[in-house]
Amino acid sequence: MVEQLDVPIIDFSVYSETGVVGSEGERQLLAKELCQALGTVGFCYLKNHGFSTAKEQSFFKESSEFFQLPKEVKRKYARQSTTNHGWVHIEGETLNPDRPGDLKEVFNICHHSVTKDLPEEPPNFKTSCEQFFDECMKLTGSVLDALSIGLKLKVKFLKKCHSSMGKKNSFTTLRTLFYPCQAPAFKAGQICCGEHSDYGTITLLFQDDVGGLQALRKDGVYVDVKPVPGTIVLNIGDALQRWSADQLVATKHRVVPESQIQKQTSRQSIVFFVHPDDDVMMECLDGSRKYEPITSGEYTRQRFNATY
Ligand SMILES: O=C(O)CCC(=O)C(=O)O
Ligand SMILES: [Fe+2]
Repeated sequence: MVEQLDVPIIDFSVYSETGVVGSEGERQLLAKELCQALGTVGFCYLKNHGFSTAKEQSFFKESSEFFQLPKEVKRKYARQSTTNHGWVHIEGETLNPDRPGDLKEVFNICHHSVTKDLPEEPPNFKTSCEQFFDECMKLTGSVLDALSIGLKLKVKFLKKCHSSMGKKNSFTTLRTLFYPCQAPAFKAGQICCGEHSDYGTITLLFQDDVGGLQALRKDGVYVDVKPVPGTIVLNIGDALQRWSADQLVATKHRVVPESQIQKQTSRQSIVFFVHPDDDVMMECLDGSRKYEPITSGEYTRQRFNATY
């Protein structure tokens, strides 16, 4: 029988903003459910995640205003290849090298402690960005705790390996994306975001109500990961697939334009790519030697060098 990609919705209310609210039994159950989803589909939706709606709305709005600025202004904040931080113009990134450049515009925020590199315009972009980053770190901490339980590690093991999120020695990156409303002039084979899997451990993905995100099902068919109001999409990256010795899977995904074309509108999404601290040695968590140990920093550098 063909395995269907049915992206499960997981109730995350066991973890609250102030810490753990659920009982030990409830945490175990959630951890199991999470690892079951992320070990098969590789994607799930989180509901009752405690993420601030106000901060989410604010960052979507500020991002939209930033992307509307003239190119000459945005160019001042262009991506620096040494850090990955900054603005990337349309077709500036090609996630699937077999296709033309992606029809998207991006702003990467690599370590928000370096606030001098954040745009001064629009006026509230910087603050909104920092607050959103902090909110993402909080939720990430809870997700990592739940995954530690599910993978039968010490409860704080994964969180400790990510203690430098938001600082210089971590590749963890917040990215805001804008997919302009496309004229019919797509190049042959061109899409909004080419097929790829993420590089890090986990990814949090916030999308507006337009749609276009698709994930690869086991039978080779790309299926929609539709916007579900009030939820955040969570998926696994290559580093955690390798580190978990394939217990969790990094599913390929992409963004296609059909929904945007039909609705004649642009699309926005925000992604938080989580990476362990650079010096963390990723030895297979199940004690096997399925993959050679490698530091997170070295692994990520290799992946970036292959992309750019
Ligand atoms: O915009 C989206 O929904 C997905 C973007 C994405 O997969 C990425 O930037 O890695
Ligand atoms: Fe992605």
